[in-house]
Amino acid sequence: MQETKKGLEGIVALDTSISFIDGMQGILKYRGLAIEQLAEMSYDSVSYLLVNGMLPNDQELAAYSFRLKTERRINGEMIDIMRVCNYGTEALDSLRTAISCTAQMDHENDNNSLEANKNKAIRLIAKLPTMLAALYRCKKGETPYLPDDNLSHGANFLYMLRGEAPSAIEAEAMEKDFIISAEHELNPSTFALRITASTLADVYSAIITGLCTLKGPLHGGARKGVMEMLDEVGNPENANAYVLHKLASKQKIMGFGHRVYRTGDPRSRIFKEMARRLADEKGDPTWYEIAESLEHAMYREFLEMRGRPMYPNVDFYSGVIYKYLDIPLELATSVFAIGRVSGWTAHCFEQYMDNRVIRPRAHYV
Ligand SMILES: CC(=O)SCCNC(=O)CCNC(=O)[C@H](O)C(C)(C)COP(=O)(O)OP(=O)(O)OC[C@H]1O[C@@H](n2cnc3c(N)ncnc32)[C@H](O)[C@@H]1OP(=O)(O)O
Ligand SMILES: O=C([O-])CC(=O)C(=O)O
Repeated sequence: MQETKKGLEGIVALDTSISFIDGMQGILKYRGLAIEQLAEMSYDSVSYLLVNGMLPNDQELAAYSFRLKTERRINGEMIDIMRVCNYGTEALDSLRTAISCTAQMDHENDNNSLEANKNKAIRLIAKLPTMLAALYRCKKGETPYLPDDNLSHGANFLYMLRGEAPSAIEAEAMEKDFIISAEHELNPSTFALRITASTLADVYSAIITGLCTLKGPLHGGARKGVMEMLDEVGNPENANAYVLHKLASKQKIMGFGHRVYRTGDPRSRIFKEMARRLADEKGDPTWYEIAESLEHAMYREFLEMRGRPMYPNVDFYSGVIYKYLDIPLELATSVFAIGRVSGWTAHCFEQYMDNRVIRPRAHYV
């Protein structure tokens, strides 16, 4: 039998046309389009691209956005369920229950045709922000806000959390966050859900697999870890000591490192610029300055100790943006999922279209 590769490092498991990563040059493309270009589009366009394989023309985009807006609403039964969900420190624990309930209420749940599955993708993409905002409001004992059809995907989510429309720059930041978080090849959650899909389980089951895998602090949960770290560091002057202590005690620093990117994560560069603009606009440089000091300290100290630098990943400056957007800590991982759900559904469809059950071997010791 072949040699075991711990963590499946470097193993190529399947062919995909959904995204491309060059880890040496720091390149990421969704369906052939560079992440820098995608970041300037709307989330609706990018989600259409991921789910349908090509960018929409104006008419297709208008029809797709209209359907998403129509599907944003959740019914009273769902809200009753949400009132009893009562998550603790991680809203994702309730979000996965809400998705399970949506599946049971979906008359197409057991229909695995491409048409029915695309309908489910639209429902999931549209309803996830509403469900998360409603869970948050219910947890506080308050009535959920109805979605606002005049607002974009990102702006509407912030509106449903706060009850007031966000500023233009906040709406832009949320929209960019959803776009840049939408897809990343065979990351752990996507790989996990492709295994579920490969057994021909339904889309909702696959998405819940992905969601549960995203939760861990070494994957999507790192965003929440970054927000906690910013609070703990508290001041740019404390960044170096924080990094030195963590490295000396062999603890991971959240928001740094990546299995694939070796020279930096291109998404982090876009998020850093967005975080800087938010800091300027809000006249509050604190979170940005702490983050930049952590980035510099990590680069320097890791290089000194290990002979190679360490770069921030997608979660680092996204966590900074969440601080500026006042995203509650317990919602951070689920907000990541709102963006990622487009990529997840695209991977489900790709798996179903050319399926063979994913079943590797283990080396018995
Ligand atoms: C959306 C996302 O999933 S992006 C990733 C989000 N996760 C995080 O930010 C958590 C912190 N980072 C990590 O845990 C890792 O860098 C991962 C999980 C992202 C990648 O893991 P791997 O490819 O397995 O790298 P691995 O953990 O083997 O790292 C290699 C070495 O660098 C060290 N290292 C890697 N990341 C970090 C970090 N963030 N802080 C401190 N040391 C680190 C490891 O301890 C390891 O040291 P060792 O050789 O002494 O064991
Ligand atoms: O690709 C990975 O391993 C993790 C990641 O960056 C993501 O899921 O966006």
